[in-house]
Amino acid sequence: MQSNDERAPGREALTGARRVVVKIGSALLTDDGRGLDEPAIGGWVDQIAALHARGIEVVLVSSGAVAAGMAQLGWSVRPSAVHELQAAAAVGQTGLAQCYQGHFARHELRSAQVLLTHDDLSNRKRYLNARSALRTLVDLRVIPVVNENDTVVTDEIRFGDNDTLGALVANLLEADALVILTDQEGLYDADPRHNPQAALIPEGRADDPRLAAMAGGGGVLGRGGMTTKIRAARLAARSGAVTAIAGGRQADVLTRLIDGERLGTLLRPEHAPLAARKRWLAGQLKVRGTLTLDAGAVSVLRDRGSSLLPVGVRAVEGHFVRGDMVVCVDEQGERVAKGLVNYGSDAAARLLGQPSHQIEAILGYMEAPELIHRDNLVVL
Ligand SMILES: Nc1ncnc2c1ncn2[C@@H]1O[C@H](COP(=O)(O)OP(=O)(O)O)[C@@H](O)[C@H]1O
Ligand SMILES: N[C@@H](CCC(=O)OP(=O)(O)O)C(=O)O
Repeated sequence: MQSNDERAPGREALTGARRVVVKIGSALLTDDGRGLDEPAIGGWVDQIAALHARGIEVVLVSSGAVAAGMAQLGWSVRPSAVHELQAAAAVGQTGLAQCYQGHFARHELRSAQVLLTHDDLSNRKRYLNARSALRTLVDLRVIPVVNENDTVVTDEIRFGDNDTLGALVANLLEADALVILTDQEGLYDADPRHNPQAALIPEGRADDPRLAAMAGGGGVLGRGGMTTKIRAARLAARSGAVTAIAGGRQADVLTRLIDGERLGTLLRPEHAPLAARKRWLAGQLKVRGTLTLDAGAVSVLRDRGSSLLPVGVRAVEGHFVRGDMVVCVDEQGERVAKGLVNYGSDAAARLLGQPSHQIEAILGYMEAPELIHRDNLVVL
């Protein structure tokens, strides 16, 4: 571990990170395409466990299902037919999940398999469901191990590369950082596989248009190369996350990055994290309804940045479902905030003025104690 003095400037976003999405790509996870590199996986799990022990929440996005399945099926060439890729992923995903589970168990940690599709993240309702399931796992101190649900996706709707999935998970959980581990030490000014003179770029802005020109495609095992990693950094920046791209084979790479060491490439968001996230939220969705708040609710939202509880809501207008954007107004009709609502309009109408501990008794279920969580709320 380095002393504070040795920490590289501009790396505070990593040293202060409380929630980190770590993406490990196919190029690293597979032993040159021959199944999973289990000892290497054990090494990353040790580092994640060390971060976890420091109180940092880690969500892992791991590739490797197709490669592991190919090895188990005795296929030496990656198939191009979607149904064969799906079959390989179905076989390999169980081995991948077991491998992580075994290594996390050495640290007395639990891991959970989360397989997502594009729809889970683009449909508002499913987005909120995926979000609350992942949050619950994180709150339970479980390490979610996320991958694309390759077995059920078709070509048209697949992420294809896990860099994009990692960035969307970082958005979903408002992570502070996305760490992309790959087989190169970071982003170079040209593809080092083809240009031995290529130089490492230590830092940059995620939205710098010059980056895309430097990035090439992926290797035989990986999918997107640096092109998708830069796009992922741009996506992650929308919700304020910083992205680090680093070589996964370097000793203790994760813990060293979080200690502020100048490894790999750091791509920063244009705006400060919270501001970026709120902008992203504010620009996101169409408003479907209106909640009228009492004076107390207006003042806690404005002055304390609190969540909106049903007890402070006097009226509901419009037809909306869980996950829709609604506008909150005061009793004079003045706009106060916008946010993603946890209950549909019918349920919300039944909860007006009620304390949160009554939600379950009134509705027969409880999605969340708040009508709008403060992370999903933008004060106007
Ligand atoms: N400018 C660049 N800097 C670094 N690597 C690059 C660049 N352009 C293309 N690449 C290639 O991207 C590959 C990593 O991406 P990929 O194969 O998709 O791996 P992963 O499975 O980790 O996502 C590297 O092996 C490298 O050859
Ligand atoms: N979902 C796929 C991984 C896709 C993939 O290879 O992505 P990447 O590691 O970003 O190049 C699998 O588990 O095989």
